Order: sequence, then C-alpha cells, then structure tokens
Amino acid sequence: MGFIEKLRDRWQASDSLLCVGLDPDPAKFPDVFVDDDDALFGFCRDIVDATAEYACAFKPQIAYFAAHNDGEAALQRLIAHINGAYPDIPVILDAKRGDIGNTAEQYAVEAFDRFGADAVTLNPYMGRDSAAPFLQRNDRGCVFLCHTSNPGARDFQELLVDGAPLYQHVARTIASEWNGDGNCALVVGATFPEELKIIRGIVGDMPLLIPGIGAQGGDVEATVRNGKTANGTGLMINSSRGILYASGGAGYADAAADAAKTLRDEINRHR
Ligand SMILES: O=c1ccn([C@@H]2O[C@H](COP(=O)(O)O)[C@@H](O)[C@H]2O)c(=O)[nH]1
Repeated sequence: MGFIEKLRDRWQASDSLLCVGLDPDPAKFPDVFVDDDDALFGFCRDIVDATAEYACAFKPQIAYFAAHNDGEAALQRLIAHINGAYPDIPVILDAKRGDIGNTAEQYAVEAFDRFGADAVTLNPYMGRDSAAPFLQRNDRGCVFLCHTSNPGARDFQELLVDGAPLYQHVARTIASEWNGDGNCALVVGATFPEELKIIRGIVGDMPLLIPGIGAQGGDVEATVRNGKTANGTGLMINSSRGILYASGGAGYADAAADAAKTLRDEINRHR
C-alpha cells in the first residue's frame, strides 16, 4: 500500500487530522531521563505510545536525532517501533532533502530503506531531477516545501515570477507535472492561512502537511477552514513542542496524550 492510500485509510480509521511531531530536545526532557543513555529513544517511544490513538501520522525531524552521537540509531529504532506497533500510522521523515540526482538517490535510500519512513519532506528548489529518485519510489510519499511557516518564507517564496508568487508555481508544477504517480504532498505553514486557501485551490485533493500550529502561533480554525478538502480531510496538521512538552514532569506521557486529544478534537470541531 502506498503512502497516500495509507494516509487516507488512517484519516478515516482514526477520525484525526493530527500529525504528532517528534522533535526530541534533551534539555526539555523530564528528570526521569537524566543520565539515561537511551533518552532520545525512550522519550519518543513513550510519546508515540501515549498519542498513537489520536494521530493520523508521526513526523520525526531528523536534526533532533542527527545532532547527537547515536541519535540516528535511535531514530532508526523509533521508526521501527512505530512500524511494528502501529503499522497503520504513516511516518513522515522531516529531512527537507534536495540535491543533484546521484546524491538524491542516496538520500532516498536513507529515508525509505535505512529509516523505513513512508514519506520524506523535500526541498524542490533544485528542480525535477533532484526529486526524481524520490518520485520513482511510488509506494512512498514526497512532501515538498511549498509555503513554509517561518517569517522568512516571504523572502523567496512570495517573489513574483511571471506575475504569480513563486510558491504558486511550485504548487502548480508539482500538482500537474511531478505527481504522475500520485505520491506527492505539500508543506504549507498554518501561519499563512490565506496562502493555504490559494494552494488548496491549485492542488485539488493533494494532501497538505501543515506545521505552525501551537508554538508558532497558527490558528486551528483558519487552517481547517482554508485547507480541508470537500470530504473534510486532506490535512496533516502538525504539532511538535505543544505535545512533546505539555508537561515537563513525571506525567509527561499523560500530558502529551491529553494535548494530542485536545488538539485532535479542536481540529475536528472545524471540519
Ligand atoms: O515550514 C515548516 C516546515 C517544517 N517545520 C517543522 O515542523 C515542526 C514544527 O514544530 P512546532 O514545535 O510544532 O512548532 C518542526 O519539526 C519544524 O522543523 C516547520 O515548523 N515549518
């Protein structure tokens, strides 16, 4: 089963558009992990187990693992844990890859074969040949940056090209030319709800990964209103810090579950 099909099934089965972001920062871990050599894995496993029932997807961000010795091994084990314990929940590796073709081939092997992710985030800036090694893996998902959530998204992504902002060209080209195998999705920040509405109008039912809720200030109602498809799905609305660090104390897993359920329910109220 391909990524998009798995995601559609999970939207229905879980009645959730919530993507739980896994950005483990040891400086924010509860005291129970002090002096724990396996803290990255242990903390994330506990969060995954506590939030799985509320999640349509998990999104580990590779930098939070690669920054540490043995961190990539922890990421590999974490994704293996998700794939084993929750095989119906897609894993999106947030790595924002993009390079010349032969290097991109190695990044595709890294994301899909080494780490076992269902999908990976990609930077489309280097063009079609840099995306080809990922697009060819048509059972896996390619989640391209379109309009990101950070303030600097305006620097390049909104520059006018032939009368239209660059991000609109990205959306249109990926939807009409790169999505031949139906395995593409886009990243659109919740902090830009008007642009989200325009992008939804360009790409039809293509899934959108939406970071920027919670810590970055994005609005849930505007995100759902402007981003949902006709059947009330189409979105993977990510929250990382808002769930991971809902409590810094011993009850961190229960607090994460509560935060995930609360956000899942808030999203559903606006579908
Ligand atoms: O435009 C983008 C693309 C990716 N991200 C990533 O999403 C999460 C957001 O974390 P929060 O704690 O919920 O703010 C993080 O992994 C980013 O690297 C993004 O924020 N914006």
